Amino acid sequence: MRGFEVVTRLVALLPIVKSKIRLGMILGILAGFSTVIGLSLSAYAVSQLCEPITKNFWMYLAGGLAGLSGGFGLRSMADLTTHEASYRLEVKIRENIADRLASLPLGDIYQLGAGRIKKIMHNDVKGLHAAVADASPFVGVGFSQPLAALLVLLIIQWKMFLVVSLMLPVIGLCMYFMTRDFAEQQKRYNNASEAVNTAVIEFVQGMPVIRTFDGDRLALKRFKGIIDTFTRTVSVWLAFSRQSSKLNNIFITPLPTLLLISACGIFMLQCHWISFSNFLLAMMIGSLPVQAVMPLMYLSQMLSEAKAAASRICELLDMKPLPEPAHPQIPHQFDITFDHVRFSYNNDTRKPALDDISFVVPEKTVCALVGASGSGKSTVARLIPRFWDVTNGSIRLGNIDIRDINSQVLLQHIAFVFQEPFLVSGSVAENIALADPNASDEQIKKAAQMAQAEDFILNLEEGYQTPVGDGGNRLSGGQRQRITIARALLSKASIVILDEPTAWVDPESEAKIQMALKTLSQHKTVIVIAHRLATIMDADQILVMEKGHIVEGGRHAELLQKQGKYAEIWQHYQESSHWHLDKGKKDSGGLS
Ligand SMILES: Nc1ncnc2c1ncn2[C@@H]1O[C@H](COP(=O)(O)OP(=O)(O)OP(=O)(O)O)[C@@H](O)[C@H]1O
Repeated sequence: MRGFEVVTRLVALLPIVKSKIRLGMILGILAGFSTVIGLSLSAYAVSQLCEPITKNFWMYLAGGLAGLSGGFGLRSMADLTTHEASYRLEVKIRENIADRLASLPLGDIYQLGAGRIKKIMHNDVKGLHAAVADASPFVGVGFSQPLAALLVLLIIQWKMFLVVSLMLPVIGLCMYFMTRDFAEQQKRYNNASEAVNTAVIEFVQGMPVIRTFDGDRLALKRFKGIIDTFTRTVSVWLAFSRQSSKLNNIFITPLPTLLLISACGIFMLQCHWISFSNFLLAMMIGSLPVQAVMPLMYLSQMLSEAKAAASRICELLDMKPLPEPAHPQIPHQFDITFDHVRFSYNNDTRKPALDDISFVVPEKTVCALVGASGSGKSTVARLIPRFWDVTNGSIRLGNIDIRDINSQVLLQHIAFVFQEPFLVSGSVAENIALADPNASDEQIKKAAQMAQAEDFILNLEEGYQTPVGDGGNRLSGGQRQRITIARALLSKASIVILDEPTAWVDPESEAKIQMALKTLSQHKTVIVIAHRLATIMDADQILVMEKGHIVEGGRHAELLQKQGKYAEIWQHYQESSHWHLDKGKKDSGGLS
């Protein structure tokens, strides 16, 4: 993990925050000194009570009260200053993260995952709050107050200073034992708690699958195993904390110091080595160094958590944005050319996901990508909107290399329909209009008709104004998919990429989606990935992929005639689509 410079780097994002933190620290330190002076003068005021009240008493009392209220006021001001700075910084960091996310390759965002991005944006930014907002009061109580107490004792009564100093090595030793394994224990706890979080999400999300298939309860055992590890880690930490709290209860409380001061102080009083007022003074401020230990421990814990959070934020901010062209060009033609494209994930050139891929998709035609799982179909599709840049070769729109097109402009020309349709919680109309917020009701309706979606939309209780629910959960998979196709039709994009749009839908929806795709191809250049080959039989071009290569290309009939890889896949597809569970054998009928 990087050091504290990651925190200072984030603080430097907003210069005013740096000066406010500095001001907060100064106020915190002054608060510490003011409190000690107030306590010292109060001790003198109290000692005067044993004698007839003189002018001195009122002076000490006024000074004491002024010091104590000054300490309180300064601490409050320090708090206010640093909290305000902290909230400003949180906003600034979130803005920077949002800007960075907007400029990152889509593939990197996709790989980071929503959960991790949310954690950084929300929890880690909040985690920094401790370092910025809460550190300065702790610095006051943890450093300046004990330092001021020791200084006052040294100046006014060095014998009592020596007595209080006897406790310092004991405090040092206790702090050493209490913090010795803390970082390690906390790391173990964090790892175990992260594993539990992931396991809970996996377990809950996969509940239907687990209940259906997990007869041996392996998933449950695995889940319980992770919970057990977490419980063990917590027990070890608790045992560790118990030892620390024993030490804490014995030494890191004011009582032992006060006992020592009173024993030595009474002895010195009897020997007339110190005055009663100085004895009281030592009783009042002598235990402040020991009282500083707990705030210091909290401070160190807050700072180490803030360091870890800042590290994760900086890692995200340091991710390389998608390179933008120095002289961007505007595409006017929308045929897509892959020219000897090679691509490796994570720069792992030993295992390219795509190797020497070349093909052309003429404008307003449909190109289907088929092939076994892992053959590279999605990678081809994702390179077109620049989820990542190719490792070698080039991809062109018309004659323009896509790296020479501004990434925002490129994305305006491409509509992506994913396997998992993405809907926002709003109405059906709002979801279609995501592609063009200025679209009229007529345009939205036309897009829905072309996407074969209007029938079911009009059957919903509020028609186009029906809320789709969280993530579209009030609609079926096929309905959601048709809304995303309507969105693609409404968009001004000239290219539409569909990644298995019929993967999860019923036969009726599949037929409707097929018709929608036909309409789509009359208006746009379409690339479609399909496992259900019936949906792409009419494609202008079918490319067959295998292990990152294109092994065949042509129309459905041509490829069948070749009796090659496509014919083989087609054969498997036909066999599987005629398999009847109730008979347990293949049906001899035609295509379903
Ligand atoms: N984000 C990623 N990081 C690393 N490797 C990846 C990533 N995505 C895919 N791959 C690898 O790249 C290869 C091609 O994967 P791709 O997803 O393009 O195949 P596919 O033909 O679309 O598969 P499927 O039909 O199962 O979706 C595979 O070997 C896969 O393991």
